[in-house]
Amino acid sequence: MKLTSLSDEIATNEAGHLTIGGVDTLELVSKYGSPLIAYDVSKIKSQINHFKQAFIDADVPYRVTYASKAFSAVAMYQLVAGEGLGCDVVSGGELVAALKGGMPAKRIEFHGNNKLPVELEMAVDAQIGCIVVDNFQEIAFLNKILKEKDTTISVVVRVAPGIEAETHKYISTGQENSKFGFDVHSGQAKKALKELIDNPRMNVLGVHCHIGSQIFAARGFVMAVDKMVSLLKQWNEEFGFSAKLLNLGGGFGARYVDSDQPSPAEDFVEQIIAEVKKKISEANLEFPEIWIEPGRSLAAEAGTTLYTVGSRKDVEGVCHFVSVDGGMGDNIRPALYQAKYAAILANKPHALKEQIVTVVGKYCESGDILVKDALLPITHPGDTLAVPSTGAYGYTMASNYNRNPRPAVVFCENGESKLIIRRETYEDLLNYDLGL
Ligand SMILES: Cc1ncc(COP(=O)(O)O)c(C=O)c1O
Ligand SMILES: N[C@@H](CCCC[NH3+])C(=O)O
Repeated sequence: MKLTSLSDEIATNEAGHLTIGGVDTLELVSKYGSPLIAYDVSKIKSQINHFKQAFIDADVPYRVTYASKAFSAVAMYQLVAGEGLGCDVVSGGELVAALKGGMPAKRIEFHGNNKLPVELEMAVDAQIGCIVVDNFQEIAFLNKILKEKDTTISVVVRVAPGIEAETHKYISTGQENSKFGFDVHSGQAKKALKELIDNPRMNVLGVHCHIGSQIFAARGFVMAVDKMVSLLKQWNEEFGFSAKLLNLGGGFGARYVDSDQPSPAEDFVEQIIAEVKKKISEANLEFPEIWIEPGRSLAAEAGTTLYTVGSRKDVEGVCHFVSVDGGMGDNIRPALYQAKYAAILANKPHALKEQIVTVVGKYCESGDILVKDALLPITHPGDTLAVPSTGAYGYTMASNYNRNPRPAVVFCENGESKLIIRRETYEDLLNYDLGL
């Protein structure tokens, strides 16, 4: 089934303005300033429910863990914790934010290929749900910390299953030459498992893999299930190891432009469950809890960045540049991954679209392009330009390049808006700069 066009799905009000969560986007900009990242909270909740419901319908044990690198904000942790999800963190900073957002420590898992000793210590002190162990150095660091503190922790073994996800090479992580996880083929993963199960301070809950990000079809996950279950079978035969959980990571795709056609959340989950059921029963293993870690698929489509149009440059017969007051500092994805976005003129979304323009930011880089071929009505300075689907890996990858402050972020729902991250000020930017 082909998804409808994004521009057919936009919501507008009586004034003919684009709305987000029932709030007029022009009012948002006038109240909170520009650029502004506005989330439609109902979209986040609806995606969460689609993932959860598919597990509930299949009546299998599961956990949905939000990959918080997609959008790490105290309010977001509060929201997902309230919806019953866990979260994964990849740094001390994300851990602190998750705890501040009231995420129960036992629902937190810690990922990363180079967890610092101080971060491992924070995780142990908080007694989080599990540490997803990535390499031998980490096992050594963790062992030392556990000994010093005379305590224990639950762990999960991250393996690189040797699967190349069909996505951009920078966001593909399951292949053998990935920097993440223990390689299966060379026997590293088996050696790691042995070390962990022999360590009385580490309680091995199961295995984890993550094949990549922005994946549209379940095929790669089904292949990952096959590899992981065959690994579990070997480990069961060799070590009597029985996994309590099988974590298949995140990577479920989101829609940025019309040509993106990701499978719906429930399709991914249904196909994963069917394959786990089949393979686990063939291998005659105990049925594990199935964990998934969606990040982008929960946050991306819920977020829209609102910019104000400034200058323009027309090179007749070549191109038309429309500049906005943000750019690669709030959305690095086009420059980093050639990611594609759409643009909507929020003050008159239904006006005749008569020009193809290049929407560029205000940063001193020629690559600071937000939308390459945006079909828009004629724009004027002061117009509000909306770039949809910026809710994942936008704010979290933002920078202060050119000493531009990072934007504010609001949550919108049922016609109400709430500021959840305030705009940085020039004073904020000078906070750490001590001078001579
Ligand atoms: C281990 C792990 N889990 C989950 C995710 C979330 O991925 P996505 O945002 O594509 O769902 C990532 C990021 O790619 C990851 O590295
Ligand atoms: N930051 C990436 C995804 C990385 C996923 C994390 N392993 C993106 O914007 O698409």
